[in-house]
Amino acid sequence: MGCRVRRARADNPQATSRVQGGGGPRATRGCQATERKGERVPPKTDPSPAEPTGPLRPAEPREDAEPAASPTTAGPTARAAAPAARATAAGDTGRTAAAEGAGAAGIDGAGRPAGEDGAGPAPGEGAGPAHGEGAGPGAEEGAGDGPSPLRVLLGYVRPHRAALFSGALLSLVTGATGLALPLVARRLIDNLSEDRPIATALVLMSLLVAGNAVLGALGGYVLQRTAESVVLTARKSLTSWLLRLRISAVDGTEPGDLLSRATSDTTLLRAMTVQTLIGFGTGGLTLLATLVMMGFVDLVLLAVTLGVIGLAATVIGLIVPRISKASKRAQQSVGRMGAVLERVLGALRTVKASGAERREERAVHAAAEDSWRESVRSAKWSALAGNTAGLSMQVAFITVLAVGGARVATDSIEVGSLVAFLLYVFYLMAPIQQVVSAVTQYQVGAAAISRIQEVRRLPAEPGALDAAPLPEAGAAPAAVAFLDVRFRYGPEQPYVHHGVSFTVPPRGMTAFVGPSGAGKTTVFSLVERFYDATSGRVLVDGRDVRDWPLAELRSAIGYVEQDAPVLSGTLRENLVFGAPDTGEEALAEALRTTRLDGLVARLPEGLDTVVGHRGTKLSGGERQRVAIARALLRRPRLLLLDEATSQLDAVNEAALRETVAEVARETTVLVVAHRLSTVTSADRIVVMDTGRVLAVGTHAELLAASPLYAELATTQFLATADLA
Ligand SMILES: Nc1ncnc2c1ncn2[C@@H]1O[C@H](COP(=O)(O)OP(=O)(O)OP(=O)(O)O)[C@@H](O)[C@H]1O
Repeated sequence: MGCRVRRARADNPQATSRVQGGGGPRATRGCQATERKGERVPPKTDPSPAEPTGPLRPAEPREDAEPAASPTTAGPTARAAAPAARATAAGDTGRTAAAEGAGAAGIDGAGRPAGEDGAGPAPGEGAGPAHGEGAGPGAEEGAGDGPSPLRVLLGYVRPHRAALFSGALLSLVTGATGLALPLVARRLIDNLSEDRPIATALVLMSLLVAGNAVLGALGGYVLQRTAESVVLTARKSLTSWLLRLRISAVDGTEPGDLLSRATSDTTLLRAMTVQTLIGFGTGGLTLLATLVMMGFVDLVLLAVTLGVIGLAATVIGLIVPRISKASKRAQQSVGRMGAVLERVLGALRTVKASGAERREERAVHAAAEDSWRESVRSAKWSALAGNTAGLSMQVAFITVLAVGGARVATDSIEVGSLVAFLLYVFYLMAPIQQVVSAVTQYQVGAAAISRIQEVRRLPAEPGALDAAPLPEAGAAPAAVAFLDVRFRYGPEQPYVHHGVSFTVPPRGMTAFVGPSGAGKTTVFSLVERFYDATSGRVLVDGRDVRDWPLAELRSAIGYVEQDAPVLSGTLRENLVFGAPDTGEEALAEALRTTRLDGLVARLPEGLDTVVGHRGTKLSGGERQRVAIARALLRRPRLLLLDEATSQLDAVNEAALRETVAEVARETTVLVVAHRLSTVTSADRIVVMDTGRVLAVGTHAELLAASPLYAELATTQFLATADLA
């Protein structure tokens, strides 16, 4: 295939770096020579506002908390919490808080996850980021002062409040059955010492024990199920938001990091729901009820117990911030590890071809070791907090035994009362552990929520996710116009369009030519409204693209990107991706016109052949033809082809050129082209350079009127065409 000569320009560092090989695949693909042209006008750094990109902030922490209460003494809350905490401590260590970046919220001002069903942000619910045009400012506001993690959690919990309430109630009833047990035990002992029958007390005790077990198991199941539902709500809500993100927002993120937030971070909500919300509620209530019951038995012993608990609470209060700090660092390290891994796996061939495996391995291992170090530190403080609570109960038990023994000796209380009180001390262990666990787990969950919110603060596109119906067969072709469009990719970026203007009437083929970095692909991005023009207007059918319902605008367009991305899945899934209702006949026709029918016939599974991640099992040219067929199947009113045939051999390219020429008779076709053959047959050619339109005309007109076009035609295009 042909090699294009591309210019490196001193006035456009981005373009220069791309040409020199530092700027991505396009810069180097098929290119062997660069040409410096110093007289171009430097882009102005105009301070007018641009679309905010919602920068991500450093990754937030994760924390692991030990399961709190012993299953024998705890209610369903603690039992439900145990697996949740285990998941946190074990499985969740795999959460890749990839990139260190992040930044965003979600959840509306009241902490609601947008969309009651959790399936996504409901329009009008005001899910944090402003929609559409105003998404940027909305995203910037409150970037650091969104609703508290607790409010956000309550928002996710709201749709499941009935189930959660039932679980909590079961948990409380279980606790109550446990609390009644010492009283029955006291009666049993008293009856024994006074030679009264004990059968009733024994039956009652058995019923209480059995009831405790059954209700405990049921409550545990209900709570665990509810916690999973909370995770589901958060996941649906977050993934819906991810799919709505503006391209400009995604430009500034690490996909691996976003992935980890939607999977691992949301998982942490499970433990948070059970341990923090329910644990604190039921644990706190059970603790209070136990203390009240203890007060009924003996106030002096209660005072002794409270003294010991107060001491332990002070020590734990000093430990908790250390857990939080260590966990934050551990999470950041896991994030670094994820970022490096994603980089490696995303370009494994390049890593191998560059012999960089060892270097990358060292980077991944260093991050993993950092994470290990901090996790161990966090585990140390967590263990200390848990043990402090446990130790305090043992101290309380011994102290109560000593003080209580003395009181029995002085006939201040009965033996039965002492035994009952000691049983209460024993029962106190579970709620205290629950409360301690709730506090530590809150730190973990709060970090996860803050990472989820960071994503939800990124600007999203307006409207619903549903696609609009595709144009009917024979629908009128679209007209396109740019009116003095200025555009830059971000406030810190240089302008890439400096007042671009051109008009494309319905039907026919319009080719965009110009040196690398001239802004040709950007034209297509603005038509698709992946970005909004900073100033000026982009019109489709005479209507500003910002006034179009986005889904309707895009349904009118077929777009073949420069890289012709193919998604993992089967060939058929890829072909009908943009038009899922495509019939077999239309599919066969598209295969024929894009000359894919031969490939399908060769493949053992035909259209149902799996093409691999990013279509790695297809050749570059096959991928391009799949992308073209996919666009054609949408019956677009406007077809955008961005160097769509650059990887095709001469025979396929000629065939596709004929197909496109045929399509252009009924549809408006815009094509970014580098082959002279494509350009000469175009109805009009727009010559661009450094973000400006230099000339518009036919090949013959431009050869005479545009020095740049003449230069391109006699060097790059001719060279390309000759080689092709
Ligand atoms: N997402 C982005 N963020 C920031 N800058 C970008 C982004 N995409 C493109 N650019 C920059 O915008 C300028 C125009 O890019 P564009 O892709 O439109 O050029 P092009 O004319 O299509 O080039 P080529 O022929 O090499 O594909 C380039 O300098 C490029 O580096």
